[in-house]
Amino acid sequence: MAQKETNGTNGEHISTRPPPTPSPLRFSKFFQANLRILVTGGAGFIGSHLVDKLMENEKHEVIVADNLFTGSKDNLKKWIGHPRFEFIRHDVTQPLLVEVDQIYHLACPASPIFYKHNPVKTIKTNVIGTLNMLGLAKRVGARILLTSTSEVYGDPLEHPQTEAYWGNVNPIGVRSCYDEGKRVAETLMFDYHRQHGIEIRIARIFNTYGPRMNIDDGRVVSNFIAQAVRGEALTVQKPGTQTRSFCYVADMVDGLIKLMNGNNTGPINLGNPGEFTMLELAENVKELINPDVKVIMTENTPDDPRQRKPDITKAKEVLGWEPKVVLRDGLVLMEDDFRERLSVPKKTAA
Ligand SMILES: NC(=O)c1ccc[n+]([C@@H]2O[C@H](COP(=O)([O-])OP(=O)(O)OC[C@H]3O[C@@H](n4cnc5c(N)ncnc54)[C@H](O)[C@@H]3O)[C@@H](O)[C@H]2O)c1
Ligand SMILES: O=c1ccn([C@@H]2O[C@H](COP(=O)(O)OP(=O)(O)O[C@H]3OC[C@@H](O)[C@H](O)[C@H]3O)[C@@H](O)[C@H]2O)c(=O)[nH]1
Repeated sequence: MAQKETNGTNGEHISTRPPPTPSPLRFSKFFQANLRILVTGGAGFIGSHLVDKLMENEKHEVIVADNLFTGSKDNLKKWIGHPRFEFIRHDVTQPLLVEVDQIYHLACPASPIFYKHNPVKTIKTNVIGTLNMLGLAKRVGARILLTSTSEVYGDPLEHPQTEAYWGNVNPIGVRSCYDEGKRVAETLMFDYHRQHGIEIRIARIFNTYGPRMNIDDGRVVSNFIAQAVRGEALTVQKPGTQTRSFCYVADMVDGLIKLMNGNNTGPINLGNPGEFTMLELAENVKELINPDVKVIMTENTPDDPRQRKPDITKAKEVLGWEPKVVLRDGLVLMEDDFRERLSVPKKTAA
């Protein structure tokens, strides 16, 4: 069947091409409905939840490639040794030869403290890593999904952000290795799509939180919850009026799978439009988890976006997706996980 494409509102291609023909080896070794799926960064926070969901389908085989920089095999422990699962310790800045039908390309440190730790490596991961995964997609005819970020909008001058907004990004700042890196990754995705007909999907993920985030991840939700559970002051970075919109990880994983299996290339915003200042977030955490802790103001870092909220009209229309978990419910789910890992049980009423 010939490829049929139309242009979307943001100049993106809406491809109705059928999935690529799997390798002939597939037919001889495995039953036909089997889909081999590669998840790069699958040992990380979102990646491991995605793996859990993909593994629920008994006809999927899942391969994780991860260099374990911010991820951990602990996140995948229930799958290690499973016949449909394989873990490869691999750095995506090096080529990878595997035979797969779909690639979820998540590999990249996501917390600012980690992506700023070795900025040259972060940009290599975004640029060379994405080139390598696109090369793989081209060789085997796989569909590839990139987890891009709301950070491509930089410190946005439009609010809320639609996919049509081109962003306000500092090209030489301390966050550029990540936000400009992801912008180049998106460019590479579209160039491979236009030049080589690769089937691409781009998700622009807004701040996502949930169980299994690293305790010392450095991102705001995990910091506040760890601080509240430990009985430490919640550190709000100045001015505290900056906003973010927080999406629960189970909602995010549903959105990513819908995007992968739908027929729109994206970019598509995936996030929860509920918008909170960091002071409001701290007050919610304090009230729900530990009313005895203080909230203190600390210094911020350069180029911190002042506001961020996704317009998810496109995700609703194109994917029939919208988040279900409200922040206060998600925070409680995350508290349980953090208490278990920090060995701090909930106080019971006397
Ligand atoms: N969580 C969010 O709020 C959020 C928001 C926007 C975009 N994203 C994107 O989603 C993806 C996953 O984010 P996360 O929150 O799960 O972060 P995470 O840090 O928990 O996971 C990233 C994973 O990638 C791995 N990795 C990093 N560099 C690698 C490399 N060179 N080769 C192989 N593996 C490598 C890490 O070890 C880790 O397992 C990232 O691409 C991130 O940019 C996340
Ligand atoms: O302890 C803290 C940590 C952070 N913050 C503030 O909380 C806000 C959010 O900071 P985070 O580090 O959680 O995340 P950011 O929104 O800056 O970046 C994130 O954006 C989307 C993804 O691509 C990445 O996961 C990450 O880069 C910032 O304004 C920051 O100044 C605090 O007030 N206190």
